[in-house]
Amino acid sequence: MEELLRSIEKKVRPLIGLGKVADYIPALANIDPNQFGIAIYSNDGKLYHTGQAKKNFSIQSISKIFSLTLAMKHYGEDMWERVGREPSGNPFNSLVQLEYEMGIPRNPFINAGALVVSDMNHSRFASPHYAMREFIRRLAGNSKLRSDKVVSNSEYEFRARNASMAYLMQAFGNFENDVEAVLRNYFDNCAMRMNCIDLAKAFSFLANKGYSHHSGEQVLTRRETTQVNGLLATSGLYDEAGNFAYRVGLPGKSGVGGGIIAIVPNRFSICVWSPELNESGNSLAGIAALEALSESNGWSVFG
Ligand SMILES: NC(=O)CC[C@H](N)C(=O)O
Repeated sequence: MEELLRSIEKKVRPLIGLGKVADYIPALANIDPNQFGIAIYSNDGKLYHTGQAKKNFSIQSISKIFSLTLAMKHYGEDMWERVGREPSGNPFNSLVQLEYEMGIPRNPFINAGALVVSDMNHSRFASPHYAMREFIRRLAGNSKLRSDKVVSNSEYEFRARNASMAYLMQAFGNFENDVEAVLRNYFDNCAMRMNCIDLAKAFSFLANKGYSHHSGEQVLTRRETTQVNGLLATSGLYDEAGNFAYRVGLPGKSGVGGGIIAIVPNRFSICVWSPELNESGNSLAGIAALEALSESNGWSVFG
């Protein structure tokens, strides 16, 4: 497997230079684009990795899966009254549907949806970011994980678009807590720094019927796990979810830090990272690596 990973790294590294690192905040714009790492964690605890799999990066929207998981554990089916389960076909930070759909975001992975989910967690936990951080540390089996304050403060400074969504949802009665406080927690979660190995381990429960073996925890039920994977497959890559299904064929979730996680149900959890993004805000070399990996192993869930 590691030989395959090395050959995939060699194949996709030349793509670096064709994309663009996230530049909406200075703290992310300064990253060295010439980086690539990948890690695969099997359900029987084997770890395979290559490249810069041990280098920490900003997990950004990958954090939305942790938030959704926590909210599902606490709210169950009730949460779907406040957020939908349909792909949006729009960029992750789009506002257009939100007004004519009465403040109900299309799904939990676009920013508006993740903000509603963060609002739910805010109502449940006294210190929502710390609850999240502890949850992530447990799932990754790494007690040192933390959020990057420079990144989250910078996100807060440039929050106009995310703040607009949250206030619009508040105007529709779909927001319970102080918008500014929820934004702070949302940005702290997005600014968590993790590496490919941490993330592959943290999401192993999604490949393993909801059970995380290294933390010894049934994180979600088997049914909830299939539901999260279904949502990842349909909305995890925003307006590129169809292309990702076509090219890779796995439930996945990207972040503007250049990370993408993907799940081979009942077998493996994967994380790939390379900071340059395509027009939809997804890692360019990352998608190419996952495509090659899925194709070589016949891992597409579509047969
Ligand atoms: N797609 C992403 O990773 C976006 C996350 C980013 N923190 C934002 O809210 O804009």
